[in-house]
Formats: sequence, structure tokens, C-alpha cells
Amino acid sequence: MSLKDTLRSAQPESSGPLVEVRNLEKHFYDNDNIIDRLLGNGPVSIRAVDGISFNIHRGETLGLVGESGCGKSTTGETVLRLQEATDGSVQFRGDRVFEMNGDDLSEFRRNAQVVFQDPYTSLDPRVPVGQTVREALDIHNIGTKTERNERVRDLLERVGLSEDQFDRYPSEFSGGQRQRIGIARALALNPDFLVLDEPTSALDVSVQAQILNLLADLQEEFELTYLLISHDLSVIRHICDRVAVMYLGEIAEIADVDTLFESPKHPYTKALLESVPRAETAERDRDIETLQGDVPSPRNPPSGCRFRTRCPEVISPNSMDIDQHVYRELMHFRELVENEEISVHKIAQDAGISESATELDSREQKAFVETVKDEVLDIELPSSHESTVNDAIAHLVDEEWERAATELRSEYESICETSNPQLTDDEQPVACHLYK
Ligand SMILES: Nc1ncnc2c1ncn2[C@@H]1O[C@H](COP(=O)(O)OP(=O)(O)OP(=O)(O)O)[C@@H](O)[C@H]1O
Repeated sequence: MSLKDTLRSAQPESSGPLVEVRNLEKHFYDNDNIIDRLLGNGPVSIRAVDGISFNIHRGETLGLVGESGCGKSTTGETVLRLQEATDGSVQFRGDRVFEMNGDDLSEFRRNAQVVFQDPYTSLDPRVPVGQTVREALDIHNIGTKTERNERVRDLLERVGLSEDQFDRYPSEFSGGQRQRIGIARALALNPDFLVLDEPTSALDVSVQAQILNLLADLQEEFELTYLLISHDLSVIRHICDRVAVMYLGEIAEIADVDTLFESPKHPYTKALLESVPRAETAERDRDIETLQGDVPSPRNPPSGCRFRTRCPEVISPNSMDIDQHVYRELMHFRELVENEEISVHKIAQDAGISESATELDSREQKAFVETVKDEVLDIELPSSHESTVNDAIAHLVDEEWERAATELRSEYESICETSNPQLTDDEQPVACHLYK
């Protein structure tokens, strides 16, 4: 039996998705060392991946897209069991990956490989590239050394290098060539499944398309299944069949690639698409609603829908007649009150209230309220909302934070804050209260 046949026979066929991810969680912990414990600091969890589910079908490319820090790489590494999951399950060809050991685990490691982002750091500068590509064959003790070297030479040619580059060192290759070596290394054991973690983002734009085309050709030739992680929507569009959009450890939307680009549902997907620069002049001048601010910290994610602090379509309470911009400002204001982040003393000074005043007369009270509105609430408040907001602000004079917050909450709380939407169970699953 040839070495290729040996590798091929290890892969029995079965029906169903190749990879099934269910409620996957990966939390990291800060303040978890002995010094922190001695100082009495409790561990703080970082919810990098917080309960995500998706399938990857045989032969397809599923894209995982989202801003930096939303948990894409942690997802890829946890699916491959390079990181230990906190909870949830991954099935590969129907077998539970987190329960594998011995031969099962070794078989899974042969079948599920990774290509990393940075071809500069992922190759050992002291090892000739042929040896690097051969390493996995050596570890799994596959074939004779001559057969292994022959396979490596084949692979180098297949990824667009030449077999006589076997004994060269990584420093002798360009970035694109090094990524080709990384791909050859990932293919050595004839895997079924590759996680491609930002495979082109460290490369020059001119080389990116060549690597993506190579990945597409290899997928067809070797019937590969890909999970492609990228923050770059043009890369996603170029190569993916379906796309899962990730935000702060959760999945916001899953759709096939054309549907996602032509009719996105989730406000986050829409904002991501809007933030891509357009080539056409007419399009360049459009009124772009880009993403405001940064992704909140996964140490303390927002309640309810995680995107609601940046969402342009937050749902206001039933039948409230209020402009979206005003509503978001009021939500932000309430958060400042809840977190006691308004400098009451400075505002009292700015309002001309004497430090020694124990009780304010109605003129001072009014001046305080107006100064808070001027300095903190950066909007023209419609008259129908004046009295609720003024009453709440008046409580801040006596630093009655909770009372002020309760009044604002009772009037302005949104379902987007109180309930975390789950992915719908339909053709284009989306996790947003607008699509119940
Ligand atoms: N080993 C770790 N210890 C603590 N926190 C971590 C660790 N690895 C990742 N994180 C945190 O988990 C969150 C998700 O990180 P991750 O790298 O998975 O995101 P990403 O979407 O791949 O972003 P990027 O594109 O920047 O790599 C981030 O807040 C990150 O700081």
C-alpha cells in the first residue's frame, strides 16, 4: 500500500455534518494566581467564547467573521482541542472530540489541522522547511523515511514551491512562500478539516489572492472542509460558502455568503458591511452608519444583547414615541447613573451652588438639573420626556443613585437590555429581538 493510500484509508465515510459545535464555551480567568489569592482578589472570568453552536458540512468553507477580540481564534483552537473547552461539545464525524483519547485522539489530530496567521513565527527558523513539513509524518510514524520525503516533495510542488527547496531555511522564503509551507505542513497527514486562522492577513495584498486561490484549489482536489477565520470581509466573500458572524463571544447571525452580503439581518452584520470602503464614487459619498466605539470587554459583557451598547436599532419600550438617537443617549445616561459615573460635586459647582448649601431652593435645583443635561446628556430632550428625566436627575443632588436609576429604568428599559436573544431556528439564523 502506498503512503497516500495509508493516509486515505484512515478516513471512513459517514453522513451528517463533518463538525458539529454545540453550546461551546471557553472562559479564561484573570487574577487566578497565588498572589491574587493571597491578596483576596477573586478570579475574573473572560468569556472569550460564550455558548456558540454551528455545523460545518463536508466540503464547505464556513467563515467566522467579526472584529478583533470577539473570540474567533479561541473558537478555532477550542474546536481543534488545542485549548480545553469550559463547556459544550464538538463532534467530528459524529464522535465527541472532548471525550477522545488514545488512538481516537491521534486519529482526530491527523484529520483536523490548522494554518496559522503568521507564517513568520509559525516556522522554526533553524529547521529546513522540508523537515518542518515532514514532522507530522515522523511523529505519526507513517511510511518509511524515503516515502515521507517523497510525500513532502510532492506537497511542496502542490502548493506552488519546488521540491529542490526541501533543504532551504524559512529565512530564504518570502511571506507568501512561507504561508505555502504552512499549508503544505497542514496537509501532510491528508486531513479532512482545516482551521485557517487569518491565513492571509499578514501578507501583502498582492499575495493574498494567490494564497486564497491556492486554498480553493486544494479544497477541491483533496475534498477539504474549512473553517476560515477572518476579520476581512473581502476574504470571506472570496472563499466562503456560509458565514457565521461573531460578536463578543456569541454568534449574531449565520447565512450563506450571498445572502449575508445582499440581505444581512443583524444590525451588527449590517454595520460590519457598511464599514467596508467602497470603490464606486457614488457609494463612497453615501451616509455611512459605521460602527461606533470599541467592542466591550468580555470580562464584563453588557446585559441582554451584547451588541446593544453600539446598536443603531435598539428597540425602545412598547409604543414609546422616541427618536433612536435620543433613546440611545438616554440609555447611556442611565448607565452612567447606574455606575455612579457622573461627577455630582463638579456639576453643582458649575451650576453655581455653594459647597455649604444643605438644601437647594427651587432655582438651584433647576440650575443643577439643567447643568447635568448640558454637560452629560448631549441631546435636545423632547418635551414629552422632560419631566421623567428631570425628576430622575433631581435625585442626584442627594446622590440617590439607585432611586434615579430605578426611575429611568422603569420608563426606558429595553428588551435588548433585559433579555439575550437566541439564534432563530430558520434558514438565516439571527440572534436579535427584531426577528422574533
Ligand atoms: N490566553 C488567554 N488569556 C486570557 N484572555 C485571553 C486569552 N486568549 C484570548 N483571550 C481574550 O479572549 C478574547 C477573544 O480573543 P480571540 O483571540 O479569540 O479573539 P479574535 O476574534 O480571534 O481576535 P483577533 O483577531 O484579535 O485575534 C479577547 O478578549 C482576548 O483578549
